[in-house]
Amino acid sequence: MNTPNKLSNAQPLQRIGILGGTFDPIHYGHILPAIETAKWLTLDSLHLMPAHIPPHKASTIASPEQRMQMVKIACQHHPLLAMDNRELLRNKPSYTVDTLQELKQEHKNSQLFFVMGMDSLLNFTRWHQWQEILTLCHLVVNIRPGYQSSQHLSTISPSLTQHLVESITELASLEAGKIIIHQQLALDISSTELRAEIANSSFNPDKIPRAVIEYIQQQQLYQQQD
Ligand SMILES: Nc1ncnc2c1ncn2[C@@H]1O[C@H](COP(=O)(O)OP(=O)(O)OP(=O)(O)O)[C@@H](O)[C@H]1O
Ligand SMILES: O=C(O)c1ccc[n+]([C@@H]2O[C@H](COP(=O)([O-])O)[C@@H](O)[C@H]2O)c1
Repeated sequence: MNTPNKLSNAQPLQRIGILGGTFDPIHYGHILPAIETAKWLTLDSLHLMPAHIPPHKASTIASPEQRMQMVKIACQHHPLLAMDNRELLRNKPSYTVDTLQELKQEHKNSQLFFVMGMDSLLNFTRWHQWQEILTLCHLVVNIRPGYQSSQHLSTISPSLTQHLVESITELASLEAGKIIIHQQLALDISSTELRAEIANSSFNPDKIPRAVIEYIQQQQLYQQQD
């Protein structure tokens, strides 16, 4: 396993964020915290990356193409966000370690920040080569309703707590290896709940960008319960 480099001040760094997800469908619980995170960390860009075959999910309702289109539409009016379809182009499970290695090859002089919700952090030590992931990027964890209490923080694996830092200045001098909790707006929105709400017509349109709703309607997605 590699050890993350200490950064020298002389290096002009590209600061790249990645928010991977199933995005079935994408919603404001992804988009608004992503924009806040990009601003907070002064990222140059934040890649929204639909997973082709999410490693820990059995299947998806929308196709990879439909999930990609929804992400593309959602990025349209946000200059910091960009749809990145590299995982969709790999016909195998979307292991984050492979993606980060590829990004590092492409952007040699970069600092990578993998963004996730607190629910993802709680499972992180089950991810493929999770220790290697921490040599490639910092993790930025957004709080989520139901996952923000100290009770949940205390369930984080002890092997992860040693990576936790409290302020972004502690990330600045290291290429990778730290985990920071981003205490920001916590939006109670999830794709699973949205699919159920669309299927039984109890859906609140404020939770998804209008253009994505139009795409869902046009494609007749999520008309039936999963
Ligand atoms: N409301 C939210 N606030 C903060 N992070 C979120 C929120 N919703 C999703 N995320 C994070 O975005 C990433 C991708 O999420 P995903 O596409 O699986 O959506 P989801 O809403 O969590 O779906 P599901 O309901 O199936 O769990 C994950 O790291 C997840 O933790
Ligand atoms: O690499 C892994 O083992 C791994 C395991 C679970 C999730 N991930 C990634 O985490 C992101 C969010 O996943 P999900 O299932 O919550 O949509 C997405 O980019 C997945 O590819 C990655």
